[in-house]
Amino acid sequence: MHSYLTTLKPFGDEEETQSRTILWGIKSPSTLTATLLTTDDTIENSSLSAAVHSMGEYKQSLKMVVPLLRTASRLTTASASSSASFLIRRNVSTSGGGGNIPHIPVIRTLPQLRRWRQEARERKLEVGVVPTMGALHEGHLNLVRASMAGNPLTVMTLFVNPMQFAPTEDLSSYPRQLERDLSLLSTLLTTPSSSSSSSYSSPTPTRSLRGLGISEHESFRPPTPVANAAVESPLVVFAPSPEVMYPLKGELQDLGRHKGVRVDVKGWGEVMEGSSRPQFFKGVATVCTKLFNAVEPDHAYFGQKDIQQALLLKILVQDLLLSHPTSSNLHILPTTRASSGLALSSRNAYLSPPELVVAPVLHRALSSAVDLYTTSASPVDEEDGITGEDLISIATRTILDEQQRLLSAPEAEGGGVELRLDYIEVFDKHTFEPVRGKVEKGREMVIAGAVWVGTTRLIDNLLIGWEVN
Ligand SMILES: Nc1ncnc2c1ncn2[C@@H]1O[C@H](COP(=O)(O)OP(=O)(O)OP(=O)(O)O)[C@@H](O)[C@H]1O
Ligand SMILES: CC(C)(CO)[C@@H](O)C(=O)[O-]
Ligand code: BAL
Repeated sequence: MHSYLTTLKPFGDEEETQSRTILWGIKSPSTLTATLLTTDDTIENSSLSAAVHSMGEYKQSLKMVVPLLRTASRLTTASASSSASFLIRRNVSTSGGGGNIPHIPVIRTLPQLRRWRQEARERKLEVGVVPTMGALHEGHLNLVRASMAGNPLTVMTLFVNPMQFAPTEDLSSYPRQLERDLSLLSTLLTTPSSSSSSSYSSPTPTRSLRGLGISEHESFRPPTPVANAAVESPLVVFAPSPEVMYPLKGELQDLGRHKGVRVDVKGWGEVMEGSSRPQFFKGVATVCTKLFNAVEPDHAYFGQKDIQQALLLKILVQDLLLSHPTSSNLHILPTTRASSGLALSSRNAYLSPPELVVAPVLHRALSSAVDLYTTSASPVDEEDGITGEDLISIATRTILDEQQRLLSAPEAEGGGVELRLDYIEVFDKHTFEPVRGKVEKGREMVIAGAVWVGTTRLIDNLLIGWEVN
């Protein structure tokens, strides 16, 4: 199988993309699949497939790319924060029309997962876990890449956890797109420029892909019954139902009525994100403890974008004496951003084009604080040193200035968008205590914030005095 991921920014014109794909030529019956992805998930996935048997048909089939290109150029003109990727796959068939697309085994139940884990253990294969709620983007893929680089086996967990959503929050509208997620993940099983097939081949025969149609390759299989052949795949997905994760069933969102076990990291879980979303870390800590117990990962991978979550989980595994993973095997990977600075996030999909223009302000605000810290890092004397309050103040000013600008901006530049600050805080990496007064040299801190852009709540952070590994 051949898989190509081309990032075009600004998006290339149709001619350029067509000629590039035509150059690959065609030697045997193939299936061409074109998928438009965006770095910040501002549009729904678009994917089309065509079976091709000759060079003529191959060129013809490239026409299907045109509507996707139009969407892409509309999108990139509408929003400076978006860059588009175009994934074109040519699956060469060995038996006339079908393709050997590497696919991701999907594990649904605990017994399946336990069997898979046991086999990994017997084969002495280390396991990395990447917990997510799906609606994947490059930030998630980077976590998977890190796990795959460090472990022969990776489990991406994909579960929209009801317990971390308050009853007033967006549980029902949270994007759920398993087929698209699996399709994206399958690109990680291929070598972009390799002319040979993937190092991993599907353990089950794939169905033929027929004709033009939406993503036939994505919906072509039911979730794989986990033959332990799944251990042959370096990447599997664990996508449990709420009943698997919460076997006592009952109330999961209204915590006043919830019965059963809950994990609560008091103190660390009650400030900043925990103060704005009092239920959030109770749900995260509970579900992650369950996921760690279920997968028993040697290593776990989380994103810096949710820095308080990642640091709190390190504390959780230490305090609960967990061994899989240990605190030092819980890795935090840097935030993946759009070119505008906006942190990639599944919830960016909620943003309208004008809101997408405004959203990068949070990163600009936090950057202004880090710039202030950096430029005043070597004060002539202690009196010149900056304070935690200075950092918060300059970041807050950036948000307030943006609010002012929006009052008279045209719609294309964000006019009409409601921007509201939730909080900006500078806190100690270890204690989560707010940093106030003079900032001591060498102190490891985080400046983090949350804003509402319309009805979407966005978070971001930057590190001061330390880096994630
Ligand atoms: N831009 C990013 N860069 C690096 N890691 C990220 C990024 N976005 C999310 N992650 C990480 O991916 C993991 C799963 O996150 P999740 O599925 O909630 O996605 P999300 O984009 O953060 O969604 P949401 O918009 O709901 O916050 C978490 O560890 C999270 O920190
Ligand atoms: C860690 C997590 C998967 C728990 O549901 C979620 O909070 C997330 O995606 O960041
Ligand atoms: N990325 C954190 C998941 C949440 O906001 O619910």
